[in-house]
Amino acid sequence: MAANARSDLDGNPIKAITICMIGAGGFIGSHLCEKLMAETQHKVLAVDVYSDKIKHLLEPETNPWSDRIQFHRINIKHDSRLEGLIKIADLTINLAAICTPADYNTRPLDTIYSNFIDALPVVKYCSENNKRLIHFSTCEVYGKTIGSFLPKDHDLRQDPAFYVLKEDVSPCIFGPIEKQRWSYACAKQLIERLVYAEGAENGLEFTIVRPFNWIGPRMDFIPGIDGPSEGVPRVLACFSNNLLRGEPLKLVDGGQSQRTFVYIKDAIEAVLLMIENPARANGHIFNVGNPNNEVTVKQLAEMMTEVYEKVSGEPSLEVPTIDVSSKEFYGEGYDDSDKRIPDMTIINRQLGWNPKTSLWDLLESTLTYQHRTYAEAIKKAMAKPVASSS
Ligand SMILES: NC(=O)c1ccc[n+]([C@@H]2O[C@H](COP(=O)([O-])OP(=O)(O)OC[C@H]3O[C@@H](n4cnc5c(N)ncnc54)[C@H](O)[C@@H]3O)[C@@H](O)[C@H]2O)c1
Ligand SMILES: O=c1ccn([C@@H]2O[C@H](COP(=O)(O)OP(=O)(O)O[C@H]3OC[C@](O)(CO)[C@H]3O)[C@@H](O)[C@H]2O)c(=O)[nH]1
Repeated sequence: MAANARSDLDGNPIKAITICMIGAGGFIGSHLCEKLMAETQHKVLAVDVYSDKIKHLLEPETNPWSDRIQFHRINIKHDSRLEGLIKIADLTINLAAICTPADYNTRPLDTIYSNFIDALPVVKYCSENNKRLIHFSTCEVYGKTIGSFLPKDHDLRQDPAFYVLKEDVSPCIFGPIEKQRWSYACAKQLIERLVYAEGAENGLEFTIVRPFNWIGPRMDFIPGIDGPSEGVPRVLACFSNNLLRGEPLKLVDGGQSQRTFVYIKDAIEAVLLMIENPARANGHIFNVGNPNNEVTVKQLAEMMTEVYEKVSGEPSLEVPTIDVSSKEFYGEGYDDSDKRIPDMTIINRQLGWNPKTSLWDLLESTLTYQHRTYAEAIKKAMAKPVASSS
């Protein structure tokens, strides 16, 4: 395929650019790098402290794109090479962050530094050097819904105005300071405001992305296999880990919170549209999610159990879930978003993007990957005798 003959949404030919991607070695970064290498002619300067999730893209012998991707092992907290990379790129995409909820209340300082302080130089270098920035924020900036403050049986709870989250209308409702869960959302909100202000006062060309629970292969880690045994990843990896080990899935506070999940491959299509249509994406904040894939966390656990039984051929447990309190699971200071449905008007109008994959289908392909990647390693780890203390 002549990749350089591709056109943007207005029919103009797309020129190949150089992208400085910070956090390229993470879950979203790895999928975005894959897409850019396989389907475009753009170059990527991939910045991260880890490269495991993109090592398959960095092997020069096997990949036709080896001259289009370079890995830079850089911690953006303290590395003077960052400004140089931003200067030689046309566009910077900042994905770097601590973004696992188990850290927000237990490591609030690291969380605030990572999501606000460490992002400051990136915004500054882009603004000073007139470089375009796509900054990754989060759906968590909305916090809780207005409806969550109404009595449980109140009619207005059914009114979308009380729960659908709109970029240019909805307020950001966080819990009290002692609920340190909100340290992440608050840091993300402040960096959004800073990026927006750089746009308003200094003409920074920016796009802000608010992902709504993107999930798929390579998300986070499986504790004790490719991450710390005591680590707590996001829900997809927590439940995958439970299924792989044949243990019940833990429902925090009964699993009553609601989420909408979008397949990573659908969401990456939206990011590519932003990259290649700057005139339509600049100055905008975009919700990127799938409003049709809403479930409670309990329903997610039930669906994952059913899908895993199908893809692994292993029967599910008689009691597949157990309830745990949030204090026991996450510790003091945890709190939760009750419900997250993205309004899609702006992304639809600007980029014509719509998610395609149903929750069942995305879980089927993701759990097939989890089983193929981890089942053997888990079996070996579980067969090892536990070291005795005597
Ligand atoms: N996955 C989602 O559904 C989701 C939802 C909301 C927001 N986001 C946002 O999207 C972004 C990417 O999320 P993800 O799911 O890919 O997370 P991830 O943890 O897989 O990726 C983040 C990457 O940033 C790197 N990083 C962190 N600090 C760094 C530093 N100081 N220097 C260099 N690299 C550093 C990490 O090593 C990691 O590879 C984050 O900003 C996150 O807040 C993601
Ligand atoms: O074993 C588990 C793990 C989690 N839960 C509950 O599931 C809900 C979702 O949890 P999770 O995916 O870990 O995270 P959140 O959706 O709360 O937050 C993320 O949203 C976007 C992002 O910004 C980045 O990904 C991040 O902050 C939640 O209710 C947990 O309590 C469970 O029951 N059992």
